[in-house]
Amino acid sequence: MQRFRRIHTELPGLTVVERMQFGDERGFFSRFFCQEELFGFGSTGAIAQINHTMTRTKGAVRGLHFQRSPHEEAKFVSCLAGAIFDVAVDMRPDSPTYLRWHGEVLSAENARSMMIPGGFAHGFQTLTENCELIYLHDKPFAPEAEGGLNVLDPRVNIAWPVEITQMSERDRSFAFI
Ligand SMILES: Cc1cn([C@H]2C[C@H](O)[C@@H](COP(=O)(O)OP(=O)(O)O[C@H]3O[C@H](C)C(=O)[C@H](O)[C@H]3O)O2)c(=O)[nH]c1=O
Repeated sequence: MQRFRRIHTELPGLTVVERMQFGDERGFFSRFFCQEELFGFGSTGAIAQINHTMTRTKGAVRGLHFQRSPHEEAKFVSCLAGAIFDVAVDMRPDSPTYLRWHGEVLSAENARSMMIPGGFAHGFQTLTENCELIYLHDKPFAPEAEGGLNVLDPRVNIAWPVEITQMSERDRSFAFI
């Protein structure tokens, strides 16, 4: 029985995963994550921490964040309430798609997650109010290794879908490449 549908993207290693829902008159059952089944999808399978964020305002942007080597982390990002435009930027200097970005709508309705390998910066914009995200990280948080990419960096040129209404001062302060 297929529990996940793997959707390749144009960035090597970056995968969208659709979580299949098995419905009945009560609602549905869905496997949220599976080390065995997702290992081949770019996940190391390890879960070092699980984070939960709530973003109340539509148009808010969080990111773009990454952890530097040797703390680069894979993230399995899901939106369980509302809808977001999720973005991953290839930060691997030797990659043929270095600084290219991929955007994907993740929502409670479409049951899609983004499997983001280490070496990518991650951020998102809310498309509705009250968006809740769950992140599975395969490495522990390493604040000393945290890096950031400015969401408006012209070198990356991300097409954010709606007007940006809210950002943290920290995110605003990231230098352009
Ligand atoms: C990432 C992280 C943060 N924190 C602490 C550090 C700060 O005191 C506080 C908020 O962190 P931050 O401002 O980085 O939260 P966001 O701006 O929502 O960033 C997150 O959203 C973007 C889109 C991401 O991809 C990152 O995974 C994550 O950093 O939580 C922790 O204690 N553990 C953690 O793993």
